[in-house]
Amino acid sequence: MEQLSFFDGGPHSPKLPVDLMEYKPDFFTRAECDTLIPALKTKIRWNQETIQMYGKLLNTPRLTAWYGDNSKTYAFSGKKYDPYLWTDELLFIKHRVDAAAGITFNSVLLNLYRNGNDSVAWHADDEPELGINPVIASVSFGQIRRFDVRHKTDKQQKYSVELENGSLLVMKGDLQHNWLHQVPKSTRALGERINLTFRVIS
Ligand SMILES: O=C(O)CCC(=O)C(=O)O
Ligand SMILES: [Fe+2]
Repeated sequence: MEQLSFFDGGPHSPKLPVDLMEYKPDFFTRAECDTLIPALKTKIRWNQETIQMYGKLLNTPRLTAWYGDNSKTYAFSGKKYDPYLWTDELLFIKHRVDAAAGITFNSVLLNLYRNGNDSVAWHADDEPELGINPVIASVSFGQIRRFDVRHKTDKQQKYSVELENGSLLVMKGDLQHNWLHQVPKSTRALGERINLTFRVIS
C-alpha cells in the first residue's frame, strides 16, 4: 500500500499506527470551516434513518446523507441507497481529499451529530462494495468528538483520537476488517459536528 507521506505527524498528531490511520489537523483552514459548515448544514439533504433493533424500529442517533457519482448505489445495514449528486461544497472538499490521499473517491457518507447524545456505535465499514482493505477518508467539521478504535479480538489494542474542526483522518490497511470504530455519546453539552467519510464504491 502506498504511504501517505504527506502526513508528517507534527506536534498535535496523536500516536497512531500509520499503517491503519493518519491524522492531519487543520486540513481545512478556520476560514474554510466557517464557510463550509453553514453551507453543509443548510444545503445537504439530511435524513433521519431508522434501524430495526430487537424487533423495534429506532431512529439512528444522528442524521445522515449519501452523495456520490451517479449510479453508485450503496447497500448499508440491509438498505439500499441511491446517492444525491455532488454539490459544489462537496466537490471542493472532495478535490482536496482526493489530492491528499491520491485516490479519486466516488461517494461520501455524511453524518450530522446534533449534540452529545448523537453517536455512531461500534462498527466496521466492511460492505463488500468497498473491497478489501479500503481507504476511507474522514473529514470533520465543528464540535470536536472522540473517535475510538479497537481490535476485534485483541482487547488490549485500542486507540482514541479527538477529531478536530477541519481535520482529516485517513483509515486504511485492515482497519475495516480486523478493527471496529465508534464515536461515543457524551454527557457533556456538545455542539454540532459534521463528518464526511469519502469512499470508493465498486
Ligand atoms: O463520525 C465519524 O467520525 C465516523 C463516522 C463513521 O464511522 C461512518 O460513517 O462510518
Ligand atoms: Fe465507520
